[in-house]
Amino acid sequence: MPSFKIALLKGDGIGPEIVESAVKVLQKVGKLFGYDFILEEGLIGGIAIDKTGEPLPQETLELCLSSDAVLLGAVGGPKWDDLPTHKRPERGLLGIRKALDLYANLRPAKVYKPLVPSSPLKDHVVMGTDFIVVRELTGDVYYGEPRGIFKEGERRVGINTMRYTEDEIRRVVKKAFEIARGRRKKLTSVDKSNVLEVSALWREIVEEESKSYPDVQVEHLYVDNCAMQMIRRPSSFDVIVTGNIFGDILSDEAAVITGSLGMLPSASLGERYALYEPVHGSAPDIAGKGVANPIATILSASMMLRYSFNLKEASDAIDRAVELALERGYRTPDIYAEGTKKVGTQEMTEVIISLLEELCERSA
Ligand SMILES: NC(=O)C1=CN([C@@H]2O[C@H](COP(=O)(O)OP(=O)(O)OC[C@H]3O[C@@H](n4cnc5c(N)ncnc54)[C@H](O)[C@@H]3O)[C@@H](O)[C@H]2O)C=CC1
Ligand SMILES: CC(C)CC(=O)C(=O)O
Ligand SMILES: [Mg+2]
Repeated sequence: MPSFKIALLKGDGIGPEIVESAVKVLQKVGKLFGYDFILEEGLIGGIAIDKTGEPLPQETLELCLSSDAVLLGAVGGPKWDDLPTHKRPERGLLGIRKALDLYANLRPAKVYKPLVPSSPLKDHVVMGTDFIVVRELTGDVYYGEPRGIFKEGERRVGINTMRYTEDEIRRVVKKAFEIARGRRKKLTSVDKSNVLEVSALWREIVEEESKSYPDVQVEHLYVDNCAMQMIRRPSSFDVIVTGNIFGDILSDEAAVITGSLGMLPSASLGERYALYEPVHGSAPDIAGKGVANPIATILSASMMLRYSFNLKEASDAIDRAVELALERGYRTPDIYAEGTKKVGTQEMTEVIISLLEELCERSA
């Protein structure tokens, strides 16, 4: 039986609840399709700080380096909000992304037909939306040096540095062109090149690389305009490529189009390693209440099967089971609309699992 080792980093807040849901789905898929998923847990984020004093313990890093893929929940929460930036749970996440060189973060935003009424936008605007944000993940202002809060005479000054080398830009831009080539062949590059030198270089590199992809249509948008066009004409986008901070912000905005942040999965890919996690954070406001939407994490596990293990059939089955659960009217509170069935995290997970069984019986 083919076997795959997965590092599970549940993290904080709703992290443990939603990773547990994805694990149940993986275990069912393993049984139905004949794969052995070996799951090993590691600490990251606030819980890691509490237990070891570090947001990314060496042991966790070693577990990830020795696994075939990583599945992560989310990190952070009010308990750790007063720590200095370099000691916060979020540093664990930045650390693992950097250590595994996960430079391309793929964040698909797809509107499921039954969820069209869950979006605050008009039906005809969101209908047919299916784009993917390719966010650079290991550079930009999240990592640039110098950074810190310094004293300038008597007053404090906060400094962060926006920085990209041309190689860092080129590798993620190439990745985005390749993805666009396999889709509808349209690439929107997002920057702020009217103000920032980093962005001027970004745009230059996109233009240079576009010569190798003459079949892909390229559009450049300033990030402020893109934020607006994304909710005005979301269905016109195919692949959006952008830097770390712009991609972080735009992908949360994309979630509104699809109905909820609880719907968006992601894959963080490097040349050698891969990590899968929902786009959302640890949602402390709903943690422990059993109401978190597990779909973003379940779909992240599906991306893991597709991108890391090449198990397309099993990944398709998960995606279809999620779609069917929505078609049959099951909704966690974040996507609830009148006339549908409100369920919690666990029930939504069980519904998806039983639909997986149903789909496999049907195709047997
Ligand atoms: N990848 C990660 O681990 C991330 C961690 N964070 C951290 O998470 C903490 C909370 O940050 P926020 O800004 O509140 O962002 P958040 O993404 O955790 O939550 C934003 C809003 O979306 C809702 N939400 C998020 N995921 C949901 C789900 N699966 N089902 C239903 N509703 C969901 C939350 O209840 C909240 O109202 C902070 O400590 C932040 O630093 C934030 C973003 C990403
Ligand atoms: C918590 C941050 C490090 C990251 C974030 O918001 C994200 O990756 O979406
Ligand atoms: Mg974010």
